Amino acid sequence: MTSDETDGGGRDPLFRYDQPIFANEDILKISHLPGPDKIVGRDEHMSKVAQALNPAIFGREPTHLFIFGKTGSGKTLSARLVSERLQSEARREDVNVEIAVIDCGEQHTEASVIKTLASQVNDPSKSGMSIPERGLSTGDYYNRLWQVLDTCSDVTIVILDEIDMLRDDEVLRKLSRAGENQKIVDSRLGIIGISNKIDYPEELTERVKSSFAHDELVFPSYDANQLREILENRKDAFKPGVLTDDVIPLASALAAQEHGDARKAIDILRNAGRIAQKEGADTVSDDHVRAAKEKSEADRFSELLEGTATQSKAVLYSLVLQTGGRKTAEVTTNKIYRQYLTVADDLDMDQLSERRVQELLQELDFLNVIQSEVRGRGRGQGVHGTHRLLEDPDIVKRVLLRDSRISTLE
Ligand SMILES: Nc1ncnc2c1ncn2[C@@H]1O[C@H](COP(=O)(O)OP(=O)(O)OP(=O)(O)O)[C@@H](O)[C@H]1O
Repeated sequence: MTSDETDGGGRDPLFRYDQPIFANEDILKISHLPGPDKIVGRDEHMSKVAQALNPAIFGREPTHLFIFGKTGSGKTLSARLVSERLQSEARREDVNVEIAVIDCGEQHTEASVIKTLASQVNDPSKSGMSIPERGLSTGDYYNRLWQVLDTCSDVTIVILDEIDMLRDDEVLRKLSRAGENQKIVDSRLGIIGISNKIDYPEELTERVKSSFAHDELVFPSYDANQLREILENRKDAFKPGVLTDDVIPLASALAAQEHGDARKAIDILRNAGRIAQKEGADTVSDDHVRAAKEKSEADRFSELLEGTATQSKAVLYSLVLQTGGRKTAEVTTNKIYRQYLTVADDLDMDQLSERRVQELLQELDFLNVIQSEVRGRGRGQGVHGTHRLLEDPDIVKRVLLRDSRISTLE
């Protein structure tokens, strides 16, 4: 590098050192754990979680718990915070509480849940054991887990996030019965299952239903005022004076319009700051907030669609075309199928049968990309189904056009 390419302080001008917008952007990360005084509207719920976990302070088995509620209603946050507070209380009683957080969206098989749990709790200096990444049978992973639990903790709190994504609920039965079946003798286990699906317990197999005694807790969504307070509490992420007056009220109002999702509200605020920063602006304005809302919706939607096959995207594209730009429009399977035949033809793709298209629609419904209702003859009898988008058609279209093949339709 020549001296011309560096500024007076020897810094490379290719990079930016001034940060006019953010003071500490990490505060707006979803994984950031706010302090107990910055949690809004969850006192009652947190105290119910605490009640269930309370026996752990004395080394006894906690009550297992299911927490339900829509996305961004503070389920994971409350479960983690209460568990951490329990951990420090228990320490005063000389009881060692370990906490494991498992994302069942990623670890959805029995073996991967057990392996992840064992490695999160394991302290090789106490157990004298390692948990290998691969190579053991599920039974062997269980054996190591029981030893780890008995040697490394008095009580383990297992938080199973997105529990409805588990492929097999056998793991729930085995974990919840570990003490009773003498798999663990010196320690106890408490399970907190978290899900967006309130009817999840109905999906459990009969074996688990009858054996897994638990309490249930429902978290309501936030209203605009609560979202506003949640965002106000994270204002320190920005430099003083950077946020114009309308920014927080607008970001919270936009997030409240959907279903009061704190994750969305925080995302919008963070993206608004980033867009302002990219533009080289000194302040964040309501225009930045609106642009951020569109961006965060498109990002989230694109995540939902990640890994979806082009045929599914073609089916979804057909639904978008049939809505005529209206999010609330309900379209029959039959209309989607007729549109799909043209789309598949334009894309030079194989044309799937109507039955297969119906199955793809069901998958999209399962992924919460669309909402399907089957009238008359019951599920699987596609012709009577109607389907609608859960996201703005423009956004869905924009995300679909990111697929190189679908983009040829423009
Ligand atoms: N009451 C609250 N006060 C402050 N921040 C909150 C509150 N509730 C949620 N948040 C923040 O919103 C984000 C999403 O919350 P959390 O992950 O707990 O939601 P969730 O209900 O578990 O959602 P999901 O089902 O999508 O996992 C996190 O960054 C969290 O810190």
